[in-house]
Amino acid sequence: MQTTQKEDTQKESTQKEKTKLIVGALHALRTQKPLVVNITNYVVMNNTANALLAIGASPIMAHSRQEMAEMMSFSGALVINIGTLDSQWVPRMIYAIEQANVHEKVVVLDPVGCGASTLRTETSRQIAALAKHLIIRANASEIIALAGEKAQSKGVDSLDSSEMAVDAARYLTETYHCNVVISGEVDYIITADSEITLHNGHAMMPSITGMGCSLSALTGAFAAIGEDSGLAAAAVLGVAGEIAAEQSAGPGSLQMNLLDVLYQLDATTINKRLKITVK
Ligand SMILES: Nc1ncnc2c1ncn2[C@@H]1O[C@H](COP(=O)(O)OP(=O)(O)OP(=O)(O)O)[C@@H](O)[C@H]1O
Ligand SMILES: Cc1ncsc1CCO
Ligand SMILES: [Mg+2]
Repeated sequence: MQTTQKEDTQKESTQKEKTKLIVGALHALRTQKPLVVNITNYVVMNNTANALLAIGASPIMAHSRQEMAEMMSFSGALVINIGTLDSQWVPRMIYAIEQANVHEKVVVLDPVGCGASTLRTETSRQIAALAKHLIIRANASEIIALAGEKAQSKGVDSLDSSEMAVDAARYLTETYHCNVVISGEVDYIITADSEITLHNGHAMMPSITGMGCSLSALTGAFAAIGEDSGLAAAAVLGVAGEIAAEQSAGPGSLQMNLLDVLYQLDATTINKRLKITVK
């Protein structure tokens, strides 16, 4: 589709505005150090907590129903990751979301492995329907499966490109009145009235388990300070991930370097590296 010069100028100025918003959100996050409550999977609890700490947020992994009402009264956001769900976890997740709703807190849903089993798909839909202020962050195959289409996945890994999930993500924004982040080689941030793509990141990133889970947790941290589109988290992790990967011989050092880069990330680096396109 051809665009006019006026439209191009408009897009460029929106891109600059969005970049400013991301830099401002990172500053606000580090100043406010929001508490992010995570009900997440056994695989990634440690790297998720470390990613939140490295960016400047305050993580707590909590699973007990008995403390969830209290937690939601003072937490900044709730991250629900269904990665290792079972029949005992699901009612606790549901209760936590009900409490998040009572306190008007944002819920980030990471529907890990949605489409791989009926339990995962149905639980993801139940959670999405329940959360009042919702952001869905998932890979393309999970987004496609959540929307009810046939996805190609291998367990928790996507075999679809993020572009293939854009229509499904649009459907999800309408159905669940939420914002959606599709992660992958290109990240898409889709809201009711906007579509943004980020071309950062590195092909080594999916070689570490839980990179997407960290993205969902960071999405919760930014939502806690009011940036609830998922854009700032995807931008920060994309830029940090590519810098860390450039310094790493493989996934082992990437995991370690990522925490250092997240910790050191500054406005100048974001301004220099960010590859953002507003549709
Ligand atoms: N091929 C790639 N090139 C560049 N960046 C990538 C690539 N694949 C993933 N990423 C980045 O890695 C991060 C995690 O996205 P990914 O889609 O791999 O999550 P995921 O499949 O949910 O991962 P997991 O379930 O293991 O946590 C995002 O920041 C994304 O931009
Ligand atoms: C590998 C794996 N299995 C369940 S959760 C998880 C972490 C990545 O999502
Ligand atoms: Mg995932």
